[in-house]
This record gives sequence, C-alpha cells and structure tokens, in this order.
Amino acid sequence: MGSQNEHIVMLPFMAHGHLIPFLALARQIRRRTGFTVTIANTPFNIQYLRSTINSSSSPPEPNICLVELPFSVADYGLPANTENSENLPLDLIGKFFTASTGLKNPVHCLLSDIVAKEGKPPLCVISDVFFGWANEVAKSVGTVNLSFSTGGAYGSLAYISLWLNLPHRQAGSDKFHLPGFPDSCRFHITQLHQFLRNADGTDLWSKFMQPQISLSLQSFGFLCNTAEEIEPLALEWLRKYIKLSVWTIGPLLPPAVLNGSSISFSGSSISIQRAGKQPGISTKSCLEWLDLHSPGSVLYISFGSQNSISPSQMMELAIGLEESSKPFIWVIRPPVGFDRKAEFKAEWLPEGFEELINNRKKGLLVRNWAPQLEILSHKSTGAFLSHCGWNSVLESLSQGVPIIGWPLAAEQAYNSKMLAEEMGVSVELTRGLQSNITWKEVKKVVDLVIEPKGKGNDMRNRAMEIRKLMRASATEEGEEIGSSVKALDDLVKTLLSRRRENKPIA
Ligand SMILES: O=c1ccn([C@@H]2O[C@H](COP(=O)(O)OP(=O)(O)O[C@H]3O[C@H](CO)[C@@H](O)[C@H](O)[C@H]3O)[C@@H](O)[C@H]2O)c(=O)[nH]1
Repeated sequence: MGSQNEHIVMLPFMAHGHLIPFLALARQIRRRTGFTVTIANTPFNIQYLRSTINSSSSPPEPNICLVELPFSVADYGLPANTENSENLPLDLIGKFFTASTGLKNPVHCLLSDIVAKEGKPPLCVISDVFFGWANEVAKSVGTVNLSFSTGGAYGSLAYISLWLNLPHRQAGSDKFHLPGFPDSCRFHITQLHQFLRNADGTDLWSKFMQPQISLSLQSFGFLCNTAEEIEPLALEWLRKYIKLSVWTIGPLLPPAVLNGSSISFSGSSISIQRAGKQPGISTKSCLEWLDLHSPGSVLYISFGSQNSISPSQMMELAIGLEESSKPFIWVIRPPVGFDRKAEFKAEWLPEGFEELINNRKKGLLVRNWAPQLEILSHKSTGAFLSHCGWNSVLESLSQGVPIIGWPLAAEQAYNSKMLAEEMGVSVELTRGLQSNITWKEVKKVVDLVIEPKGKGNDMRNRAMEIRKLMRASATEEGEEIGSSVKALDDLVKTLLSRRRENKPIA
C-alpha cells in the first residue's frame, strides 16, 4: 500500500511487556506496507530485540532497522545492567521511569539524521504512552507522533484516568468512581498498586506519569493493542474520554499463533526469548511433558516478565497446587524481597515439594522463563493463572484458554476486572502482594476452573468465542479482511494523505 519509501520510527518503553508488542507491530507494518521501520532504544534492549528477531525469524522476514540510542543508567543513579525494568528492584522503578525522559535528545538526533538523509521527515513516530515527550520531538522535525498503549482499551483507560485524576484521594470510601467509566462502575482501592495508592500529585511517580500521559494525549492519534470486537464498550469509553482518534491494531501476536499453525512444535520458537538469558527449559521438554497429560487438564502459572509474589504467598500457592488434583507448569522466580537474579532456593517452597511433584509427574517447575506461547497453544493446557499483563491475556485468549487472575501491578487489576465482569473468561483468585491467600482458596479455584463442567466450562466457552473474534480481527487475506488489519490500513492512508496535504519540509 502507498509509497514504499516511507519510514516509520518506533519508540518502545524499556520493558519486555512493551518491547514484544512494539516488535510485533513493526513486523505487521513491514508486512502490510513495505515501509522502512526503525525501532530505537537503549543498547541492551536493542540487543534483546536483535536476538529475538534472529531466534524467531523462520522463514526470514524483511529487515526492521534497530538503532541503539546512547543511554547510561549511571547518569541517573541507577545500578549497572538496569536498562530494562525486569532487572530493577521495586524501589528503583520510579527512578527508572524518570530516567527514560533522557532519551529525548538522542531521539531528536536520530530523527534529524533521518530528515537529513532522506530529505523528508519520517511518516510518523509511534511512541510508547509513557513517552509523552516524543510529541514535541516529532513536531520539531515536521512529523506527527502516535501514542501507542501496549495495554487493552479498558486497562489503558483506567490507568490513564487514575493517574490524571487520582480519584481515590478524594473518595470517602474504599470504592470510588473513575472518570471515563459509566456511573455504575466502581473501582476498589485494593486494585491500585502501592505507587498509585500513595500518589498525591507531588511524588516521583505522579511527577512522571501526569505530564507524560497528558502530553501523550496531545498526539495525532492513539494506538491500542486490542480489537474492536473484543472490547467494544471500553473502546467507546476510551474514545470519548481521551478525545483522540483511536486505531485498534491488535491483537499483536505472531501470525502462527492466530492462525493455529503453532499447535505442533516445528523446531523454531514462536515465544519471545529473554535478553542474555537461557530459557529455564527447552521448548521440546516442556511440550513433551504436556504430551503426558490429557487435553485441557494442565494449569499454566506465570506472573509475566517482571513480577513475582511474596514468600508467604509462594508457599500457599505451592501447597494449593500440590493439594489440587490438577497437573501444572509453574514459571518460578525468587519471591519479592529477594534479588531478582538470585539462584532459586529450595527453602522458598515447602520441603520436598519439587521431588514430590516430579515423582508423580504432577508438576513442572520452570526457572525464570518459559516458552509461554507454545505452552498456551498446547492442547493439554486448560487454564492460565496469570498476573493479567495484557500480552499474557491476549496470548491466553487467542488459544481459548480461560484465566485465573492474580493481578500484581500496573493496569493488571483493571484487566482482571474487565476479564471477569465484562468478558466472563476469568475469575480473580486474589490481588496484590499483601493479600493473605490460603492454599485452600488456591485449590478451590484451580479445581473449579479446570473442571470440564460448570463455571470453568462457561469460561472456556467464552474464551473460545473471544478467540474466534480475535482471529477474525487479524485476518490479513481473502474477502473478509479483519477489523484490526483495516485499522492499520486506515492509519497508513490517513498519514499518507496528511503528508500529501502538507508542504514538504524545505
Ligand atoms: O516465562 C515467560 C514469561 C513471559 N513471557 C512473555 O513475556 C510477555 C509478558 O507480557 P505481559 O503478560 O504483558 O506481562 P508484563 O511483562 O508484566 O507486561 C507489562 O506490560 C504489559 C503491556 O503494556 C502490561 O499489561 C503489564 O501490566 C506490564 O507489567 C508475554 O509476551 C509472554 O509470552 C514468556 O514468553 N515467558
């Protein structure tokens, strides 16, 4: 479509949960338009993207340009090897977000170089919703910025509105109304991460979030990793609240995942690898273990790329899993309060736990990182105990796998609320790090959801319906082009006609 020599520059936030959908969008734009796409980021994250592209490109795909921006964590008082939020202790995350504004000047240099070399500015910049500063930089070289939320519509709206309004500060009770949502919808204080709960407009977090989100909302438009069909109401509320054109270009997942061809193991990885780290287990052994179990019987447990639970919660979860009759795969990390990169210690689990589950082929513990997409698309996987990070949500639903929610941070609690209340594909087990979850509750919910009848079955049927909608929205060929593919085509058309109407930059 359109002119082949256009260039789009993309600026993801430095976290796996953001880099992964940005890369998927870059691939989608390349496939659909043939434009040059550049992803710019700090050296560590660019290396990660490079290794991901190299390990998963089968068959090889057209190039995506990767540009390293100069960025030194030491300049911001951050320890070495902390260019990605994954490696940071909780108390440094706020500082890390603030440090990300240091990318503004290097991005300005990059865009100016492109203008000098190509004789025109890039068609647009697509920047993370946390990079509101990108608006001004894009304008300064004569192009527009689109703000990309890697979350869904409901979660993004809740997150944006909470930071901009801090409604819980004025609420007389633990329940409160959130601007942008219907009057009947109430949020609860326990759905707010401690950073947000403590925010009052003067703290480090508010000082970063409020201006960056406000600036993002002055962009040319807003991109959301969702589809019209799966979040129709939330999209209506989002559009009304942010008063920007919203293009729904999701679900951003590998085509093999959406067309079902990933179900059998082909030898090449469809899951994203983690920078500089070996996965905790080979994909092959994981899938062989799943082959031992009957269809829909296995629970998969993972808290995403950067979250973990507390030591006491980890114990209760382990006992609950052992007591439940269902087999499980658990991606296990040091609990909160311990070095994220520490070797796993047996004492974090009940005595003899690992041997017991190994002997009975009852469970598989995977250290740090698992081939999530392959696990979710295996027929034995029956439910996903998840922190409700949006990528995990989309990956699970794209395979018709219902969710047991345990939201921990960011917008995860709003995703969890929407999945349970609006979509009917999930039940929330607990939320946050403070909850006193008991093994009995774990066992009860796991058994309920994996069960092939009753509520578990209803959730599975709903998840299968969502899977169908997601797949339809992403259909790229044939008569019925999906809504998300149409949205991307429409975005490109809009940008090209804006370019034609404007005088070229002298
Ligand atoms: O063992 C693992 C763990 C994770 N993943 C992948 O890593 C990604 C994790 O993304 P997500 O589920 O969204 O979780 P986070 O990494 O926590 O994502 C951050 O970014 C998301 C998108 O903005 C937000 O929804 C979350 O709240 C925020 O924490 C997914 O693609 C997973 O498939 C693996 O492949 N193997």
